[in-house]
This record gives sequence, C-alpha cells and structure tokens, in this order.
Amino acid sequence: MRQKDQVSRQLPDKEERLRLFGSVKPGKKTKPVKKEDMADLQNKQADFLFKLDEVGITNVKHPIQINSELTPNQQSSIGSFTFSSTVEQSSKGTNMSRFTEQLQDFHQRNLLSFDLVNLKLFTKELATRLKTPDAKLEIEAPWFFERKGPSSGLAGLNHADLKVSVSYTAPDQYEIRVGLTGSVTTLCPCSKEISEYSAHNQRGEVKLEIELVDNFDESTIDWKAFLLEAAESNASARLHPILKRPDEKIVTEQAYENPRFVEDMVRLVAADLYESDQVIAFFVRCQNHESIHLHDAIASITIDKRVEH
Ligand SMILES: Nc1nc2c(ncn2[C@@H]2O[C@H](COP(=O)(O)OP(=O)(O)OP(=O)(O)O)[C@@H](O)[C@H]2O)c(=O)[nH]1
Repeated sequence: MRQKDQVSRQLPDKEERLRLFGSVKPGKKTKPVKKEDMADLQNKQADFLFKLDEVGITNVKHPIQINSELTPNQQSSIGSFTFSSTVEQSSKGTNMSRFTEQLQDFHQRNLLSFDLVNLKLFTKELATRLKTPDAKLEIEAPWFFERKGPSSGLAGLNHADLKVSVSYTAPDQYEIRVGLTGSVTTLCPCSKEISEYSAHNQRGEVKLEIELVDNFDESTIDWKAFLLEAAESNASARLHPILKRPDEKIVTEQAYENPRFVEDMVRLVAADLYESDQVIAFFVRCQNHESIHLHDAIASITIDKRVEH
C-alpha cells in the first residue's frame, strides 16, 4: 500500500495549549502547607450525636496472591477491597489514608494473600493503626482452577468468585466469613418428567457464604475447594472449558441423570454445609439463567447452627 505523505502542522507549545483549554496560573495561597499546621477535622473531639457502625473505603483494587489445593496452586488475582471500622460518638471521623497505608505496608511485606492467618493479622494491625477497638476487611477476587474433560482429560481454566470478610474486635476476637460464587449446569426435573424426549437445562449460579469455626485450620482444609465441591457435586453437571465429543456425551447424560430445580440445589448444598463441623452458619443461593424464559429462577436458604431450626 502506498503511504501518504505525512502532514505536519506547527501546534502552539504545550503551556499555551493548556491555557487555551482553560488552565490558569495558581492564585495567592494563604493556608498552611506543613502537616502539623493543618486543621485536623477528622480528629476533632465533641459530641457528634451517634456512634457509626462502619466508616472506611471501598472499591479498592489491588493485586492479591491466592494459594490453592487445586492447580494452579499459586496465582495472582485482582482483589476488590473494603476496609472499615466503627467511629465513636465522640470522634468526627476516621483517618482514611491509614487504610491504604496498611494495604501498602502489607503488600511490601509480601503478606497480601487470601490466607486467613494473614488477613487476621491485617485487621489487628489496622485497628492499631486507626487507634480503634475494631477493624473489618472484605475482599472479593476471581480464583482460577484447572478443570479436565471427563473423557479426554484435556485441561483448561475455570473460575469462581471468592469473598472473605474478617472482623476483628480487640483484644483477640475474630469473625470470619468466606464465600464463593460458581457456575454449574442444572437440568429441569419437571421438563424431563413431562417431555417425550429431552429436557431444558441452563447455567446456574450458586452463591455460598459460610461462617467458620474459631479453630478452623486452613492448613488442612482448603475452604475454596470445599465450597466449589459443595456447589458442583450437587449440580446436574459441572462446567468445562474444553469438551471433545466423548466428553460432551458424558456431561449431557450426567445432567439428564441428575435433574435439579433451584430448590433442590440449595437444599443439597445446604446439607453438605450442615454436615461439616467446620461451618457454624451459612447462606446458599442458586440463580438459574433459564433457557425457556427471559427471567431467572432463584432459591436461597440461611441456617445458623447456633440457633434452633
Ligand atoms: N474522614 C474522612 N476522610 C475523607 C473523606 N473523604 C476523603 N477523605 C480523606 O481524608 C484523607 C486525609 O485525611 P487523613 O487520612 O486523616 O490524613 P492525616 O490526618 O494527615 O493522617 P494521619 O497522619 O494518619 O493522622 C485523604 O485520604 C482523603 O481521601 C470523608 O468523607 N471522611
């Protein structure tokens, strides 16, 4: 292809261009520039009417390490973080910069991972930094795991979304909730029952959130793999990144042999969580992206084993 001759026009210099688009010279400045001379509104003490449950920052994106029992055993993901603490009635506000200072400090010490022992340390250090009796951390991030075709053994990566929330209260109390949202195949039992042949099926999104026992040992149980198994093993079939024809035949027949309503899904997943002595309380929700409707079907269940049900 013949290139056109380059056209070159003399533009105003950069400073002039910025002025052209509205930039002005700095005005006269009278307020202090040294930190110790600046007003510190957030640390003002008075009666500010109410104590606040949660003050902090959210939607903070940062790299985070995930260690996993499933391949790949170590990976970097992008976490979406929320940090907060309570604020006393006598305090005007929090020192927001300390949340991201703590994040950077943890990152530099190479401690930023989904390991609960590290996240507990993070909240305790955050409370010390904020000079508050409590601190809370929430992280959501995609997690990738290898999945092989049931016949061909051909592997690819699937992913699920992880969620961790750690609440610390001084001197040494933690509440830890972990969660996972993953996708499965569900085949409609009603459709299978009433039709001469076939049955409609769809992709179901299963969301699990659990509160773990205080002495939960993450070195012996990978909670991510446990939650994924609870979701997938109770579905009509699992999802695969690569399926050859013999694989496709297996998952199609498997789905037909294991039909599930959304109600069946949440009850079966709930049964697995109920049986686990590592789980104190849980929430399970299933949302089926229906293939014979424009709308979705949903079901959910919440059980706290400390309460009679
Ligand atoms: N409390 C509060 N801070 C805000 C709000 N909006 C922005 N800020 C933040 O205020 C921060 C600066 O205040 P501080 O973190 O208290 O700064 P500082 O007092 O110099 O920090 P320390 O040295 O830790 O005491 C910036 O990070 C702003 O993002 C808000 O609604 N409330």
